[in-house]
Amino acid sequence: MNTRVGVVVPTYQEAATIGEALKRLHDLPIDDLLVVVVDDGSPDGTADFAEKAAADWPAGRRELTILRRTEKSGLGRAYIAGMAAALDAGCDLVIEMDADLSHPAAAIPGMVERAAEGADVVIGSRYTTGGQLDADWPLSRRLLSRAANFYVSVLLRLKLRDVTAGFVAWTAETLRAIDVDTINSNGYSFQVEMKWRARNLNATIVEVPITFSERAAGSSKMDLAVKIEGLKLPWRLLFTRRPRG
Ligand SMILES: Nc1nc2c(ncn2[C@@H]2O[C@H](COP(=O)(O)OP(=O)(O)O[C@H]3O[C@H](CO)[C@@H](O)[C@H](O)[C@@H]3O)[C@@H](O)[C@H]2O)c(=O)[nH]1
Repeated sequence: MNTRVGVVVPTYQEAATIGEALKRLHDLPIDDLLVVVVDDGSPDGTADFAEKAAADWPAGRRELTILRRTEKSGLGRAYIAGMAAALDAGCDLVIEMDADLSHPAAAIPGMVERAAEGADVVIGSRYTTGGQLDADWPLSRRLLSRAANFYVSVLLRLKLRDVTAGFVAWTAETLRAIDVDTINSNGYSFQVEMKWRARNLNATIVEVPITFSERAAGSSKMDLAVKIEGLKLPWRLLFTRRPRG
């Protein structure tokens, strides 16, 4: 079966890397590919750089779309908009990927293959056997990432190595079952809430090893609000009544 693959790339202030990120996606050996860049009005003109790159994308089965939003409303909100666009465009598999070159685009064909073999969710995992972190990733980020993974996986009983991973492939069926519009997380907690919903739906979740690179340029958008939302998340998920998922 031909798989239409959607890759959603949220951007805020990624002018320095978006061109290379799109080039790497363009060069993938995938016939039916839609890339959706979701930019929240980056003052550095990220969306214009993406627009320029779009000129290199032939019309037809390999497409690049840019969603220009006016306000920075968080990584989770950007993904929800981008995933909806990918589903509307008929994608069978939707992949989340950062714009800062920290996620290896070259791992995407392998993730597509695992989904074709039956996985509902494929996590590009830093912490499963064979996964690696760039030696340049700051110690403070390593500790934060490990602590966050431990905290949410214990509280939510998620038997995953990389619960906070942001490089993840989802089948369209799983996204529809999760009903992504009902995800409450605005920021990076989105990653955990999505995996928690998938686990509760008994989705088949697999982790494939990736090498996570330090961002090539620019800076992380992880601020205090993002961290506080992350701390509260497990408690909200455990004690808030939800109709489904
Ligand atoms: N549109 C939009 N994009 C955003 C926003 N905030 C962040 N982004 C984009 O989302 C991607 C990830 O943001 P970073 O700021 O680079 O994330 P990070 O600190 O490197 O965190 C990464 O690792 C975490 C796990 O440790 C992941 O949880 C997270 O999703 C991300 O992959 C980047 O492409 C960034 O431009 C926002 O409010 N709006």
